[in-house]
Amino acid sequence: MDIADAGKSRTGTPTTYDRFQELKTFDECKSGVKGLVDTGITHVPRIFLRPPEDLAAGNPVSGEQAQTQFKIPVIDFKDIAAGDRSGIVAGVRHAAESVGFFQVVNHGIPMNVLEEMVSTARGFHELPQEVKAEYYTRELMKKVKYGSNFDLYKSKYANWRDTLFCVMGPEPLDPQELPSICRDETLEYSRQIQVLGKHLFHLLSEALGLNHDHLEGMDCRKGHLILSHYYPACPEPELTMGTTRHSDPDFLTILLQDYIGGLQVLSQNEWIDVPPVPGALVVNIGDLLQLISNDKFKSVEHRVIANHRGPRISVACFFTPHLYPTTRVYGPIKELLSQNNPPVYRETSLKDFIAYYYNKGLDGKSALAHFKLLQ
Ligand SMILES: O=C(O)CCC(=O)C(=O)O
Ligand SMILES: [Fe+2]
Repeated sequence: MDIADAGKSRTGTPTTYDRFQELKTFDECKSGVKGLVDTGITHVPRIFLRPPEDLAAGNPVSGEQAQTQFKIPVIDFKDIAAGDRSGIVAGVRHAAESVGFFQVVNHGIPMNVLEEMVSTARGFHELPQEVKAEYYTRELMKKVKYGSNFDLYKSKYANWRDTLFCVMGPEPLDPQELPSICRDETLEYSRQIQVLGKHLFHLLSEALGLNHDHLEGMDCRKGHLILSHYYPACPEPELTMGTTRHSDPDFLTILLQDYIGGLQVLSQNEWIDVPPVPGALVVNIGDLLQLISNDKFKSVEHRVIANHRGPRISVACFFTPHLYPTTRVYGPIKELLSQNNPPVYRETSLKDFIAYYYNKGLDGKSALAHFKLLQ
């Protein structure tokens, strides 16, 4: 039975359902969720079904639930160049300490660069399957790879999402490794996002009461990954998820999303929509920044609901040296500690942190708990 057929009969008892085999069949097709959708399926195959306990855990699946009046802050960077930073620093501090997310407008990246990044990311995912299959791998050290569900064999259920993953630094990437359909656009977006990243790390350093170059001095901006996500239209979006709830395994994420929507942030036990704002970029604090800020900044859980209007395209830029071999260890920044604010986390190398995160997969639990000191 192929994976698409598996979706047509979901009444099998656990003994007749060889989950591992179905995951393997899906993986070996090398055509991702998009490939499944292209076969014309009308049901979500079993490997993607959220288990009943997940559906029942007070975990609404669409933006239809009553949402509070709370909104993700939108911060205008227009006055940054004019030297008027205090209001911007205050806004960044407030967002980083509370919801962990904000949107930035007038960030300096031209609209055409954003649009071309989204359209060529889409172009990659809509290439013929045999072209994309050349990039399909689960090899950890590969710098440019396409795949579906990095945690496919570990997670409780697979997500309705495919991803093109590119390690853009700190070691220069040979441009020829990037698929030609999105090569120039990804390189240009990467250049621009590093400039915005510089501004953001300066603002975040100031928001912590440190010198503006403190976080850069810790190599927080050294290296970034660009993940181009493709969320195909889903025939039964309420039964699965675009991305399971998680927090990000980096210092900082800058996310470009198209107009479809579906990203939600957990705030005071409610899922809050991050509405698409034309031209805006979404910024969120990652686990490593929560760790080095000793819990001052919050790496907040978020998720993406599956949709039937798609495809939805989003491009996430993760600031982390990631695969770069560094001996640096990261723990709470000494200047932030005091008798009243003792360290909450032990020091860790990035390698250990990333290994722990990837091995765990997206299981709805924070990786940070593992690095907490016993109080
Ligand atoms: O697609 C999105 O909006 C969010 C993706 C995300 O959370 C991630 O890449 O970590
Ligand atoms: Fe994320």
